[in-house]
Amino acid sequence: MVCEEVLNIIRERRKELMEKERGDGDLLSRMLLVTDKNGKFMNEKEISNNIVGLLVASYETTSTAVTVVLKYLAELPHIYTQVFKEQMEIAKSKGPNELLTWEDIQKMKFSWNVACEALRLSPPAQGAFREAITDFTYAGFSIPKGWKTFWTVHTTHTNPQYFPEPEKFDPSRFDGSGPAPYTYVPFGGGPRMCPGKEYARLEVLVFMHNVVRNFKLEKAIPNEKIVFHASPVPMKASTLMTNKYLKASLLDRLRGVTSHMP
Ligand code: HEM
Repeated sequence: MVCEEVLNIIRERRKELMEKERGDGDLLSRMLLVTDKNGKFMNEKEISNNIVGLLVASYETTSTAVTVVLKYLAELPHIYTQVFKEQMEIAKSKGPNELLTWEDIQKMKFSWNVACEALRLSPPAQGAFREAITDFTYAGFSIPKGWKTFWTVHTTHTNPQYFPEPEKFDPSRFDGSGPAPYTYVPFGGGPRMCPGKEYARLEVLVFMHNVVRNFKLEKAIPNEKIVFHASPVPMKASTLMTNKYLKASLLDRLRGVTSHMP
């Protein structure tokens, strides 16, 4: 159904481009107009696969990221207070309806450390496949050239050699230059590293800014377990329904009433 809908959008856009009703300023238009070195265009199916791939890669990962950030903010009031302080300093420097700027985002250092620590302990993506390009031995196992291997995020993030007391929530791990290369990999690493990382950072920080400025957080289900359905999700709620997870838990700062996420 999604693929069918995407194909309809692609056909519509192709028509608009041919009739010059639209510029080539967005990704879909670029995909329709770009050619390979032999001048061949991508067909509809290839474009549709790319768009669906992008939706899958970007949607639930980011929604999980904001869910786990909120979980830790609700569980750790001392962390919430520091994030609140940082975000209020930024908010106070702005006019009533003035939007956040790129410079404001760069000031959100502690908030991003908190998000990074949340992504360390509850990474939205569990890993990815790589093909061995040479024979090698790892931890006593011989891996022949050509084998597919799966690198895992969570075990990498809880290696005590790089993250002392790995279960402790400690945003200061990301101070200065942060963890050693390839020890912290929520967005992967190397040439296939997540291309949406900076966009995701922006989304998470803008979300944190708007939530902590307006609401205090309380968990609706205090001991709710996190289960892994590809991404970590609160057992009785869903990453796609953050409002349910936080039901009755956002205490409106200004009016002092309990509220729901929009
Ligand atoms: C917190 C949010 C996100 C997390 C944790 C995340 C994580 C990841 C990880 C672990 C990979 C595999 C990287 C590797 O193999 O080394 C990946 C790939 C990818 N991500 Fe993300 N991602 C996030 C958000 C996004 C967003 C917002 C977009 C697009 C706007 C996106 C687009 C992609 C794409 C297209 C790939 C495949 C790249 C390739 O194979 O060359 N991701 N992501």
